[in-house]
Amino acid sequence: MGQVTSSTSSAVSPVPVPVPVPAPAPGPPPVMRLKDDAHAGTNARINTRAIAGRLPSTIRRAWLLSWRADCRTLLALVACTLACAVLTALALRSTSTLLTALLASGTAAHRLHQALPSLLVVTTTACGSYLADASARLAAARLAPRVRREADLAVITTSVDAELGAYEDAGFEDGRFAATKGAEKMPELINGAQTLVSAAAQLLAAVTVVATLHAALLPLLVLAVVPRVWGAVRAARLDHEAAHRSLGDTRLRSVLAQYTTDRGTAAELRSGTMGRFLLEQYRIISARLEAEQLTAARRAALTQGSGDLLATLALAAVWAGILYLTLTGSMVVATAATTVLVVRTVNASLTSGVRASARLFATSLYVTDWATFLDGAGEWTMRRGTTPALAAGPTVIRTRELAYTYPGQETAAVEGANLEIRRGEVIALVGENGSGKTTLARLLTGLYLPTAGEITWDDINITDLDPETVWRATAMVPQDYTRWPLAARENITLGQPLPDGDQAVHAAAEMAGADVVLKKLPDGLDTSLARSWWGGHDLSGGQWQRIAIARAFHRDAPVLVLDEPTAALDARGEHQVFSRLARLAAGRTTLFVTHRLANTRLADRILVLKDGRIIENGSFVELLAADGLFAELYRLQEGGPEGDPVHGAAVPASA
Ligand SMILES: Nc1ncnc2c1ncn2[C@@H]1O[C@H](COP(=O)(O)OP(=O)(O)OP(=O)(O)O)[C@@H](O)[C@H]1O
Repeated sequence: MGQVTSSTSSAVSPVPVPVPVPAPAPGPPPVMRLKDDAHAGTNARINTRAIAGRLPSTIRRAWLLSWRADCRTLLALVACTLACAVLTALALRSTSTLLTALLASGTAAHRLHQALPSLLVVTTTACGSYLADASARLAAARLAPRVRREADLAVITTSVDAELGAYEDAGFEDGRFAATKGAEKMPELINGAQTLVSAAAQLLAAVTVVATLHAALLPLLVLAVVPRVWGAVRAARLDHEAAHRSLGDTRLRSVLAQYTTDRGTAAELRSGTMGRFLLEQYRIISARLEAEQLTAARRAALTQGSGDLLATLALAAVWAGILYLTLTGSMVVATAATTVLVVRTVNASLTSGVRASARLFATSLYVTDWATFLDGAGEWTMRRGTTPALAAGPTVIRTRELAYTYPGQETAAVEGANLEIRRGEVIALVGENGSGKTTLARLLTGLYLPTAGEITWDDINITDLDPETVWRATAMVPQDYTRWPLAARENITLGQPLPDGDQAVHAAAEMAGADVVLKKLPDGLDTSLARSWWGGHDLSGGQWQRIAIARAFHRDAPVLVLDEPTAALDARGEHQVFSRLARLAAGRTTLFVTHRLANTRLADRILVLKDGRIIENGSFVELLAADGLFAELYRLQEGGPEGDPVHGAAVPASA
């Protein structure tokens, strides 16, 4: 508004009057929230029984993963854990014998003599169990990062193997985010499982000892376990549910933090004075997350507290039972002392076991997310044919009633496309923003699979072709090309050098007008273009685009797709690319998307899209003569009659 007022006043006075920038409107800032989080919704509704039902399969999966990661260490871990448990049980039993011998009647020397063998066993088994425990922990420490690596790789591989369309599905992205968190928790699963197995074995041993001392105490001990397990498991579930409910916000917050601090957004953030708005959003989302966490923590503490209280009451009943049995003469003092010791051991291993199982349960919930993603992503896994596409590229690409609707959308991005593109043809795709050009280009090269209709490459349905061979036959400059944090050479070869080596790289760079860019690099092709890292070198937008075009030219593929390849290039660069493209197109199938309609002169055919439909199809001359949308857009751009309100002849004199 300030600028408008300023320019109005400059029409009266040649000196522009500075106008103060208005302060932001008062009132609460708009609050960002994801419309729906399908992943959180479905998972948060899973109840304890369902999760418990899934637990064995999750554990089995983790076992298989560990086996794949390092089977020898896994076996060592299991052996050491079991050895530790058995040795502890032996130590406990010997302690019981030791105490009975010490508290028996007779002379001190006699009692000591009687206790000596047990003392030896207790010492040896205790030392052995410590040794086994240390070895088990060492094995777990060795195994955990390897399992994490395998779990991460499983998520990455599943993502890479998924259809590109999966990335347009919000559920897939949420699932992947949760799975990545699950993979992070894998080491905890290994450590938790080790602690649990060890505690469970110790518990079993102690319980067996109690049972031999006095069977009546056993049910009371079991009663002490149940509420504690219930409380811990329920608390873990409440915590996980809260984490799931907040999954959308957690993602939103991390994306926001990234956008607020990223180098790529830093300039716009400052010039657009967006910092305060984004920070405020960060605070609002954080407050929502913290409130959710606090509520969950309160509920979890209450549940766990109730469980612990009930467990303590049951334990008090055990002590009362021992007292009662001793006072009524049903238990001798020596046995009572041993029972006290064993019950304390039971309680200690119980506490550690319950804690471990609650942790394991909580971890397994996250690991379940990991497993759920791997299972669910299966529907997105590429299941295409194995017929190889011709290395020389298709002679003809045909489409029949081709349509594509993005996941979750109601209207099709491309609809009813019937086309025939022959090798050697140069096709220009034009149309207004959002008309479906990029989507069509991605469909024709098999990046997206049609949601209706079909595409054939030489009469073979594209879904029956081996996708790898289709993409090897395709060179593409996407609209949003990637600035790979690699050396200049790899940014052009994409890690796939040609037999000619650097000669081919320089030739492609020359064709794309990127040779001038390479000449300025301090270490030539070896220069790192990872600007955000030490020693990296950055390029301008147009220079990067030249590198991206050089990539496609270097690939030397029979199908060439350029999506707005010269949007960032200067006039000379643009002219250079299009004039060389004409030469390069011979014997290939070339598709290019452009908004600069003058460039379409070089195309054999121009396809004009509107709302996903091809509404015009013809040569430059034919489309101008047809006087349809193309002709209208062309005139607007070239400033011809009725096109240009500033210079156009068709603008009425009164305007
Ligand atoms: N990931 C997506 N999810 C949902 N809809 C999408 C997605 N990508 C594109 N669309 C929609 O599909 C339609 C076609 O998009 P497309 O990118 O193919 O258009 P375009 O002609 O290439 O546009 P532009 O000239 O702006 O690059 C648009 O309405 C767009 O909003």
